Amino acid sequence: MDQVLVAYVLFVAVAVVLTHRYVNRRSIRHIRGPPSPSWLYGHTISQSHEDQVGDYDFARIKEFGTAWRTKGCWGRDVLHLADAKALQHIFHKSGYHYPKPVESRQLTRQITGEGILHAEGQDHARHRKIMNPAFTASQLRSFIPVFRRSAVKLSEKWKQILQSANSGSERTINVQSWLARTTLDVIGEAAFDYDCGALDDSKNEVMAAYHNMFADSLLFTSGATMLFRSTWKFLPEIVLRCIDYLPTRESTRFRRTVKIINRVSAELVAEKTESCLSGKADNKKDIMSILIKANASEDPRSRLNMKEMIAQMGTFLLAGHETTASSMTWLLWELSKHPEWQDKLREEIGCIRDRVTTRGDSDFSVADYDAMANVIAAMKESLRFHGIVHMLVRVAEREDVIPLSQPIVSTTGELISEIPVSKGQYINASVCGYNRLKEVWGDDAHEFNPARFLETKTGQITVGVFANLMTFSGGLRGCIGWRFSILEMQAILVELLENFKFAIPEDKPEIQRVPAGLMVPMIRNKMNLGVQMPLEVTAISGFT
Ligand code: HEM
Repeated sequence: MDQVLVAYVLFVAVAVVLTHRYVNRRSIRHIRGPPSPSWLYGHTISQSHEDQVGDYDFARIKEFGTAWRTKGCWGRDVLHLADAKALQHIFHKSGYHYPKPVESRQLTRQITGEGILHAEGQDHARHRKIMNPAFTASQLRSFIPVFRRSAVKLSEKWKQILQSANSGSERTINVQSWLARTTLDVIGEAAFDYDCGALDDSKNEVMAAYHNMFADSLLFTSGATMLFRSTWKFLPEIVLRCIDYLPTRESTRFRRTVKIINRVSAELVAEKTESCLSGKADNKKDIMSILIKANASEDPRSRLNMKEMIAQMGTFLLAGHETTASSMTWLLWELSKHPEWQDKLREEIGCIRDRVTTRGDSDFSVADYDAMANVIAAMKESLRFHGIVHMLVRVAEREDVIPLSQPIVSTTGELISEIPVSKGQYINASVCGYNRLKEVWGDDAHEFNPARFLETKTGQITVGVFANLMTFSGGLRGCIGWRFSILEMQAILVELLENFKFAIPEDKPEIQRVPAGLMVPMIRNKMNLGVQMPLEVTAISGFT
């Protein structure tokens, strides 16, 4: 297969080079960057095979400042930006003028269909308008019982496992896989009132379809695949659609997953549309029911069609479970390495629990969760430190000038505070780089220190939707589910810290931040085990 790909790639090479010259009319060659190891692949292979996600960006920021240049395939210049003002310009101030490039859109279409993640421009605005009512703060509050139910179920499952555990190694649990099952159950119930049965291990087909999907398909992309992808922008839509059927590793894995997800989603959309239109679902609060109602009240010309509705479901399942699970996994890892913070959080939760008991309630309210300042600070810090979407790729739709808040030195030694770009310029927004900028987060930006979020910060340039991080992106295309995710994490984390202590296992496995679409944890030299975060878990208050 690789030989066919390489032959194909060489065939279009001439076209690529000619177009490349045209595209790079406004050159960014005066921006400094590391020397390219290869004309054909540029830095693409070294970047996608990074040992620890983010290390390249951190080193380049140290050497070149918050904007630097690398090479893509065929000698194409790629502009990397971690600068606050530049990111604000691209994500907040430029409307739809920095769309996702064809390669990203093709991949999202293959994984989720033609839903909101794939849509661009006015089409995206149409999707977003219909989806917004499902993500208001009051709507999300109604999901708290859903979050709590799954959190308590997870807690019970772990207590059962720990009951018969006699040693530290028997108490070691791969928390990532359990959290992924928990968040899948949550999104199933919250998004479509559907029981994924993941925590009950009911061999549900949705769960099986998603299991390890990112690691199976997007881990360590090969050079041939990189070259192949770099040609997609020259292909007509009809040929792009044929790519979905190629027997490559990623296409095969995506097809298998999407086939199952689309079938389940289609059944659910049909069923819910029927009950919504007949008035049977008036009290239903799941995201899908709200979407169907919002869609029905739209002008028929701007409604989402059946295919788009189905794609939206796939999008929620994908964007809404492993993201939150991985983010929580990194947080539990940090709390295991920082027991003093873990104790502080547990103590705070205990105080609020007393308040809840005194007023005669059985469970926490949103106000209780929001009163847990240390818990929130630790969540923010972990989302800063371990942003699981570490890079966002965009392309300039027209000529533009990108401003910088921190001037950089050009190849000629000149200090520059803006970068002119031409139409077609590829841009890698460094989420991990911005999230660790000393100028924004302080001199200890490379350390895990939740205390930074207990102080009031002023004068920051607005960049992201939550805590001014880039983790959930920002602007028109910022994560629509960030509030959902934060509330869900609060509910699950509080339940877990009330019931368990977390520690690094005695054999101290070396955890790697691996690039597999999302930044996932794996054990060094044991990647065959898939995504792993083994932590020693001890039940606090005996077994029920
Ligand atoms: C910690 C958890 C999460 C993280 C870090 C995260 C991160 C992101 C990021 C970075 C984007 C922008 C992607 C891009 O522009 O290429 C995004 C978009 C999106 N996210 Fe999330 N997400 C999380 C949880 C969720 C949840 C729980 C949901 C749904 C319930 C969700 C639904 C979406 C959707 C639908 C979009 C597309 C928005 C648009 O294009 O307008 N996400 N997310």
